[in-house]
Amino acid sequence: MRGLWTVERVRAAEERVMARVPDGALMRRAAFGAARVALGMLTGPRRRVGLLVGAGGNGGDALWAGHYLRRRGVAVSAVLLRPDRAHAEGLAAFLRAGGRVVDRLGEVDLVVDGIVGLSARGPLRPDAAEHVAAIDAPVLAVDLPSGIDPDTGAIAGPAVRADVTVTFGCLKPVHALADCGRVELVDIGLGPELAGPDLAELEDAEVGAHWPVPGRSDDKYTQGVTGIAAGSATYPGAAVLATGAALLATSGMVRYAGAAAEAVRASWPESICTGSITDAGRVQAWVVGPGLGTGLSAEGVLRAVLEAGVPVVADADAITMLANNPDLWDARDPGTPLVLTPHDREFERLAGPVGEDRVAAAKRAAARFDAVVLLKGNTTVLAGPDGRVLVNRAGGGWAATAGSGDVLSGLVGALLAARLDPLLAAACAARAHATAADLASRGAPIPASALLRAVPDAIRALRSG
Ligand SMILES: NC(=O)C1=CN([C@@H]2O[C@H](COP(=O)(O)OP(=O)(O)OC[C@H]3O[C@@H](n4cnc5c(N)ncnc54)[C@H](O)[C@@H]3O)[C@@H](O)[C@H]2O)[C@@H](O)CC1
Ligand SMILES: Nc1ncnc2c1ncn2[C@@H]1O[C@H](COP(=O)(O)OP(=O)(O)O)[C@@H](O)[C@H]1O
Ligand SMILES: [K+]
Repeated sequence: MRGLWTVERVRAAEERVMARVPDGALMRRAAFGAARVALGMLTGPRRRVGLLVGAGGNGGDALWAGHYLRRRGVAVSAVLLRPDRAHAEGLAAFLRAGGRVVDRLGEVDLVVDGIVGLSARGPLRPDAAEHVAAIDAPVLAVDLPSGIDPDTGAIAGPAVRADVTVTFGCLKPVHALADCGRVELVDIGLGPELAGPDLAELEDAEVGAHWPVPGRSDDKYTQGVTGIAAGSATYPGAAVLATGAALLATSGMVRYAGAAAEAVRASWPESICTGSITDAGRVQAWVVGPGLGTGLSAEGVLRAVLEAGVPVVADADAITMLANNPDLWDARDPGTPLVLTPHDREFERLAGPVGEDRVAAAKRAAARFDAVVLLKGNTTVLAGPDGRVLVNRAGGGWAATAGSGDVLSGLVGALLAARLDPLLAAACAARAHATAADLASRGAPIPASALLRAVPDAIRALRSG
């Protein structure tokens, strides 16, 4: 797992390290690492670097990095956004090494963004935004791209667009929640001072290791049977996609119950299809909601699933029904895991606007509903009712296509039926989904059915990762 720590936690760890190292040592280590990353980005024949330097430690890092770059023969100029408040030692070292202070960036081969770091509040101020708008070179952001909130990844106005971000000590939430380009981590000795992270990302290999595969002694029942209560006469496709995803995610068996039985049977002859949930037989987890509708009979299905005493993934129309008719919560068997998989609009119906702090929103809803909340997006946020938070970053935006959520719900359901911890099940499913989207796309738009077909390749890639 790759941990991410909030600003408050980073500051506390930094303070403890600073108390036992010489003044400025931490910053010089950070800046030395930043200079090394900058050198790696200067691949052409010309080596001119421009620094954008703000008022605090972030600008100090940039100036010290400028100092080290000068020592390697790089031409470095700096725009001081607050000349009166520029980091004094950093500026002295920069000037000593032959760095130049200029009014504008001019023609450079690399820009180092040292405008603002962990103290960032809100978008770039207008003067900084003006210099950033004029950038015409690759950008290395120091700690984080200026203008993005370090803890929430929110971008409320002008912000730096970084090709590479070099950060220090540990990753911060912004590095998973916003686009920071490639992220390079420089060790400044915070490790021993950092307890458990605030958020985490699973590594591919961990997802692969958790993925349930049949053992020699398994049969079709021992691996967990997934039930799909989705689709309708109007939306049979949702049932076909969710059932297919469950079939491809794990071995064993998938039961489909609902009005799209004929379409599901035609696409997936191996599924056990019935027209009604009452005839479905036993399952170890239910997926409910995609394409189901929100009428009275759909409510009856949702009630039956919630009462069944097995883990449930509630998606799409199931979320809308729970939002519109809170009495439905009473049907829920307390103590059985529930995974809610809203996109932003569904989240809003259920728990109010997501707002800028997606992690806080997901955590709040997870606690309120005693459920795992999987909040969809390019970065998917997953919060458990116990306060754990995982994030999953998708590579591209290829999964932003109608029906891809139906695939995701089938994947989560299959992993729940295989008895994975619910938060882990949701996170592994999100990773396989995003991986399948990238594999299927290879640079071209894809429909959800192509994403679905790439699920086995995604699982193979994760299991060999
Ligand atoms: N404390 C240390 O010893 C270390 C600090 N480090 C660096 O220091 C940074 C933190 O430094 P500081 O806490 O001094 O503060 P920053 O450098 O993050 O911010 C400086 C000032 O920028 C201004 N500012 C805030 N939001 C802004 C916005 N949206 N647009 C423009 N200006 C804005 C504020 O006046 C703020 O005080 C870290 O991000 C890291 O780069 C690293 O060198 C590691 C060691
Ligand atoms: N910009 C994006 N980048 C990557 N993944 C995305 C993006 N937008 C949506 N997704 C993913 O695609 C899926 C879409 O689900 P959803 O909105 O429910 O679609 P539908 O209801 O049409 O099936 C989710 O898994 C979500 O995380
Ligand atoms: K920065």
